[in-house]
Amino acid sequence: MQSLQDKASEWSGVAAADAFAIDEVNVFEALGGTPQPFVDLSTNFYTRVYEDEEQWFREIFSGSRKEDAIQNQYEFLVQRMGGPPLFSQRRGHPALIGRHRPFPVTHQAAERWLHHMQQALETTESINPDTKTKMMIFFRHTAYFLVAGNEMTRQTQSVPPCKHATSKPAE
Ligand code: HEM
Repeated sequence: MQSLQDKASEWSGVAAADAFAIDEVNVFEALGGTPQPFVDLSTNFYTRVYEDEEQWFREIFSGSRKEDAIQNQYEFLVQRMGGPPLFSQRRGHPALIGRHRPFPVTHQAAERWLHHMQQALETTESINPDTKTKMMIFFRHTAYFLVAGNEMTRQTQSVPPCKHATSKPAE
């Protein structure tokens, strides 16, 4: 059976080794060792998401306040890219597939997410071009990893119940 990583690579067009080139240097330190560049990126990203002209995409985020979404994302990015574990200290294990389970993380949603992230990166001056490229490759692979995870959890949900589930409890 194809693993989620394999599906992520096939759908994103990004080999896992290229996605994880992000771990070859400590990005957090390389960007100055403060959360600021990640705050800038997440603010740029979510400002675009919450103002998206595509209502179907905007609505995916309608259950969260923009400020909270920014904080969740920048804390995750700081932690994932070599900084202190801000996300886990406040929210626990990242478990991104589980956390995205309530949302329709489709191929179309991944492309829209990546579109906004690409634009957000382009307008974030506190991140250098080489790091932007590495981040985008990592994001592309991760977005499709989440699509694969979302399909998997939905398949699990749609498995018909076993016949015993419908039988009346013994009296
Ligand atoms: C593929 C398309 C994606 C969609 C549609 C999507 C959607 C969402 C939504 C609706 C939320 C809730 C907002 C909040 O309250 O924080 C969320 C949270 C989050 N997403 Fe995504 N996301 C996608 C991709 C990604 C990717 C690629 C990453 C990481 C690189 C990511 C990381 C996160 C994190 C860290 C949170 C916060 C989780 C929490 O604190 O509970 N997402 N996402």
